[in-house]
Amino acid sequence: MSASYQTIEHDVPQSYRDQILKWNGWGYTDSQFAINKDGHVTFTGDKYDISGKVMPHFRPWFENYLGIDLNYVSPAQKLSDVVIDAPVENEDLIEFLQENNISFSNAAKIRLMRAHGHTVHDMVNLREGKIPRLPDVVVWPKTEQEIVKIIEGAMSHNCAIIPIGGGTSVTNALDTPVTEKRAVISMDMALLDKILWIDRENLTCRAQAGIVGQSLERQLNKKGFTCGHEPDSIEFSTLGGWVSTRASGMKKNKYGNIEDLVVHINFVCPKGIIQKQCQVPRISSGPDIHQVILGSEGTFGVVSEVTIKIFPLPEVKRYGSFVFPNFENGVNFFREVASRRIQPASLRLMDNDQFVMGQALKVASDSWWASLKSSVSKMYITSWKGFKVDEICAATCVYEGSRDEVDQQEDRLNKLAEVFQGVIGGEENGQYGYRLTFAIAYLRDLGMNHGVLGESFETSVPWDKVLSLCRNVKELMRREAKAQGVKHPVLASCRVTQVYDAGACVYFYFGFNARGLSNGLQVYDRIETAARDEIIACGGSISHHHGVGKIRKQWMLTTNGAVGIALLKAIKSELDPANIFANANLIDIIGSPHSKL
Ligand SMILES: Cc1cc2nc3c(=O)[nH]c(=O)nc-3n(C[C@H](O)[C@H](O)[C@H](O)COP(=O)(O)OP(=O)(O)OC[C@H]3O[C@@H](n4cnc5c(N)ncnc54)[C@H](O)[C@@H]3O)c2cc1C
Repeated sequence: MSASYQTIEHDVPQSYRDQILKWNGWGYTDSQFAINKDGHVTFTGDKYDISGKVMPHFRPWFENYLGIDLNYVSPAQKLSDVVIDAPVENEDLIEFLQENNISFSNAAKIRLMRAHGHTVHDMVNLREGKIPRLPDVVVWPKTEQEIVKIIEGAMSHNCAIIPIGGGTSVTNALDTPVTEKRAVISMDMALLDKILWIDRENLTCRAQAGIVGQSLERQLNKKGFTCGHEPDSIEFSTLGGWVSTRASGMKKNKYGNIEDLVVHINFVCPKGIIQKQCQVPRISSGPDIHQVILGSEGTFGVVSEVTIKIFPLPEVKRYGSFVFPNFENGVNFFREVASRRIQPASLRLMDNDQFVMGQALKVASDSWWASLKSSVSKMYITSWKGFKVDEICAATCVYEGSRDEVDQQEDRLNKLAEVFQGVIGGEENGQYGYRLTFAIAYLRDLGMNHGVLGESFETSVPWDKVLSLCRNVKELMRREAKAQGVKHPVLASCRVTQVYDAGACVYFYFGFNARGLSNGLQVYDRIETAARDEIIACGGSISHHHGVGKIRKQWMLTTNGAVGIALLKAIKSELDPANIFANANLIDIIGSPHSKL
C-alpha cells in the first residue's frame, strides 16, 4: 500500500478489525472457500463447522449452475498495490485531538479498513483499487464524554463524522460521500465494548454501543443469559449498529427484533444527549423518541449506550427441518404457522435453488453410514413421496425453551407440516442449514475470484403477496440479466426468513457470471434496481432490516411520502443543524452538495 503523506497518530488501539479481518472481503483472514489440490472446494481455517472439510459436490454445481470455469481467475489487486490519497488536511482538528488525548490515526490502512461496508460495490471497489473517498482520520472514543468532545471538536473545526460499529453495513451507509469537502472523521466505536451492568431482577443489561454481537452473547451466556438477537452478521456487527439500522435476528420470533429488545438508549448528537429519565418496559409520553434513533443510520448522532432485555438461557435448544414438495406448500405452511402463532425461535424456508445449493455445499461424509442415510432419504423423498427434484424446497427451524415447550412446539409443527405434504428432514439437516448461514457469507468472495458478482437483498411483504412477489422478482432478475447482456444462467433464488402475523421477510440471492462484460457492476446495479422496483410494485417494502443507506434512498419518498420526508428533515436540522453527521444516508439534506431535492 502506498500513501504519499505523513501518518499522524496518537494512542492507537490494537483493534481486531485491523488484525484478524480481511481488508477486501468478508470475515476472518484465515477463513475462506478455496480450491484444494484435488480441484475440490474446501473451507480454510478452524472457526466454522465446515472448516477443513471438502465439499465435493460444490464445484460441479457452481460451474454448471452459473456457467463458471473455476480455472479462470479474476484476481483482486494486492494490498501492496493500493494507492491511498492524502487525507483532507485539518491541522486544528489534529491539534484538538492531541490536546484532548483522544486516540486517533490517519494511517492509510486504518482509514481504508473503515471506508466501506460489504455491498458488492464496496467489494468491487476494493478489489479494483477504486475507493472513491476515504475518511480522513479515525478516532476511537473511550467514553461517552469523549464522544461529546469529538462532536464539539467537529463542530468547532468544520469536520464531518461517520460512526462505524462492525462495518457490516450492506447499504453503502459507511461510504464517505465523494462530494464532502470537509475533513471526515470515522468514529470507530471499538473501545466502547463493555457490558456496564446486568440486572437479574428486571432481566435487562446495559452495554456500550461498540460491543460486538458475539462478545455480548458470550459474556451473557457465561452468566446464564442470552440477548436472543442473532443476525447472520453477529460475529462482527455491534449493538450500536443494530440499533442504528433497525436490525433483525434469526430468532426474532421468540425474542423480537432490535426495536422490541431495546429498553433505553443514550444518543449523543450535536444538540446534546438524548436519554429518557427512566428505564421502564413501556411509556406513554407522546411519540417514542427511541423510534427516531432506531434506524437513524448515523445521520443524527451516535448511539453510545443501550439497555436491552435479556432472557435466561433456554433449557433446550433443538434444530429441525422439513422438506416440502414445492415452495408454495412451504409458504402456505409458514402462513399457517404464523396465523396459529406457533412459530419456533427461528423458521426459514429455502426455495428449490437454495435447497440445491445447500445440498451442493454438503461436506464429504466421513462415514459410509452418513452417506447411506442421505441416499436412502433422497430415494424416500423422490421415489416414494413423488417430490420433484427441481421443485423440492426445505425449511429449517430452531426451537428454544423448556423441554416441555420445545417438545410441544416440535410436535405441533411436525403435525402441521404433514397437512402441507411436508416431510420431516431431521435435526441434523436443520442444524447444518442453520449453521451454514455463517459460512455462506464467505461464498461471494469465492465467486468474485472467478468473475461472479452477487448480493443478497431483502424485503417485507404481506402474506397474500409473498408467492407472487417471489415469483415475479426472480423472473424479473433472469429476464433483466438477459436484457443486460449476461450470457450465462443466473442465480435468482429466495428464502422466507422471518414470519409475522401480517406478512413475512423475504431474502433474494442474486448472482451472475460477469466474465466478458466490460461493465459488470453497472449491469448488477441495473438488475438490482429493477428488482427493487418490482418488489415495490408487488407490494413489498424498501427493506425489512438492512436499511436504506445510500443505495435505497431513491425509494424513500415513495415509502414515506413527502410529509414523512419533511419530518425526517426537520428532525435532522433540529438535532444536527450543521450536518456534522454527513454520511448522506436515508435522505438528502437541502443545501448539502449531494442534495437532489
Ligand atoms: C453477511 C452479512 C449478514 C447480515 N445479516 C444480517 C441480519 O441477519 N440481520 C440484520 O439486521 N442485518 C444483517 N446484516 C446487515 C448488518 O450486519 C446490519 O445492518 C448491522 O446491524 C450493522 O451493524 P454494524 O455494527 O456492523 O454497523 P456498521 O456497518 O458499522 O454501520 C451501519 C450504519 O450504522 C451506523 N452506526 C454504527 N454504529 C453506530 C453508533 N454506535 N451510533 C450511530 N450510528 C452508528 C453507521 O454510521 C452506518 O450508517 C448482514 C450483513 C452481512 C454482511
